[in-house]
Amino acid sequence: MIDTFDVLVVGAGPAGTSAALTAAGLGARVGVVEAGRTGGTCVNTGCVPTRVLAKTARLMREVRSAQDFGISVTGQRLDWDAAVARVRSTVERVREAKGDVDRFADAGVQVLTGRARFTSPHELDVTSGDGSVRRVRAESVVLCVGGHSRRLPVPGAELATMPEEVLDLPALPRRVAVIGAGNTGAQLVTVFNAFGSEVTLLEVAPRILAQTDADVSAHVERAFGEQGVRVVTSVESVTSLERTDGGIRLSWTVAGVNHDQVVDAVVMCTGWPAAIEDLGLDAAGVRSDRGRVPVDEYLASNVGHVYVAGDANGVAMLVQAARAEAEAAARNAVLGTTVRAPHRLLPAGGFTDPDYADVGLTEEQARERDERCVSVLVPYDSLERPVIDDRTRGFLKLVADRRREHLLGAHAVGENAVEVIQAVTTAMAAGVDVATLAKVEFAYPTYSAAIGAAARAMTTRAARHASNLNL
Ligand SMILES: Cc1cc2nc3c(=O)[nH]c(=O)nc-3n(C[C@H](O)[C@H](O)[C@H](O)COP(=O)(O)OP(=O)(O)OC[C@H]3O[C@@H](n4cnc5c(N)ncnc54)[C@H](O)[C@@H]3O)c2cc1C
Ligand SMILES: NC(=O)c1ccc[n+]([C@@H]2O[C@H](COP(=O)([O-])OP(=O)(O)OC[C@H]3O[C@@H](n4cnc5c(N)ncnc54)[C@H](O)[C@@H]3O)[C@@H](O)[C@H]2O)c1
Repeated sequence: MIDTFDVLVVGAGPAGTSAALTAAGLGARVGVVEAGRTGGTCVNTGCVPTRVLAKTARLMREVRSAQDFGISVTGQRLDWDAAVARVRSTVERVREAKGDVDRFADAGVQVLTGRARFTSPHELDVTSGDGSVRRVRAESVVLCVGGHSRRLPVPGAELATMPEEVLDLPALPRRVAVIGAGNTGAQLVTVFNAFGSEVTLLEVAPRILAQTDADVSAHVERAFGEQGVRVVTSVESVTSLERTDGGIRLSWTVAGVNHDQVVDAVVMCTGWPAAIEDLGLDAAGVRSDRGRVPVDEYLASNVGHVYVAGDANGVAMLVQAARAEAEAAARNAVLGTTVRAPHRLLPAGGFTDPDYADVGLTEEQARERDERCVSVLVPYDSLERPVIDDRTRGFLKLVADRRREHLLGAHAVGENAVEVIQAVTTAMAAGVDVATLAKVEFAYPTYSAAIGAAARAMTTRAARHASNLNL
């Protein structure tokens, strides 16, 4: 017998959970298929574990600087096994707090455990761990299958540790190379650096965090250098990994010159293609392109009743985006295709040392649209709170239109950068203009005071091009 659903959601990460609960809330008969654990990459192997590691790294740094505040601390040492155990137990606590399985049950969503694969446009086989296969049929399908890390196709790549496997390292590597300076790589650099590893970072792009505003990227890169991280950008290619007596020899080229270094672990953070290899997309006629399933403005694939939300469509690849897209896709699947993909403003950030975050246009993007747009940058060392906390590294940069009325983007580096940017995002979402923002009272002494200072500087025409400032 074939189980039949109005909406079948494939994947129960942030996107799948939102899609399934939204569709069920609209009265649809909903099934959700999950091959692994509910919560997806985010809870089990991505954001949550990385955030716990970032917290551990922060504690290491805090303890190191405690002396400056008159607290004597002796014998600081990271216990890798205890740190890993803490990460794993936190993942379980987060899973418990979220209670996804209960939420599905309460909403009447049927959970099917196994791996889904299309056999035709409306039918999928769900293969469970014991090999048993169950066929399901659905009017609409919402693909929320997320992605996975990408192993570079180079000799010896099997020696690398992928980001999802970092916790499986038997011990803290004394020397570690991180390949790829996107959000994942940058955060792992900070974690290993704080833990005391010798870290080398390799990146093909001319700068780290290449998607962020250039000032943000330069600031974090400089901080990494000062913390003893060897940062190598404009890498032409990573050529091989080879087991040696002393560890793993990692080889790469820059400007035609060969380089190598022996390390204890190589972590490959070199991209995040959609998990679509075994999904049988051909059987449904769904097209994929360069490791993702392209969607239209309504989150539909080229096959009208198959929607794609979250990392799998390659649009934004963030939890908040996945949830918002999934809600829209589920509404379209149940009520007919009427809701456009959201993402007018998408704040995001990373928990490195220093933290970084952004929302809206980078200054480069804004200047491409209008060379006369205005930017103002408030360095953290000009504000009381960062001085009080001895966290003066960083800045907030606001970018506005040439009339200094509307905010186009905001970029921050430093303590609480993500929260500061979230506050700016709220103002932008509410349509608050620069003049109004300049009049807002900010509690004293706070990091978000940087927002008021930047807005006031903008209204007093003190705005300068950020590149004129010595960051
Ligand atoms: C190390 C790391 C740190 C991150 N930190 C952050 C952060 O701080 N903030 C942030 O916003 N984002 C972060 N991200 C990104 C975030 O994890 C993703 O954007 C988010 O998880 C995407 O949600 P999703 O539901 O699309 O996919 P996923 O969370 O990947 O969920 C997909 C689910 O689908 C299941 N699945 C796949 N194929 C099938 C199939 N054929 N059948 C059945 N089930 C299937 C998988 O088992 C998985 O559970 C991080 C990512 C990584 C790797
Ligand atoms: N805090 C967060 O919000 C957070 C944290 C982690 C990941 N994420 C999201 O998850 C997704 C995956 O992130 P990611 O960092 O794993 O991947 P990514 O694709 O964002 O970054 C991969 C990096 O590897 C580099 N690279 C690729 N091939 C290389 C090579 N051969 N040698 C050296 N460098 C190479 C790329 O230039 C790029 O900078 C992203 O969309 C990201 O935004 C978000």
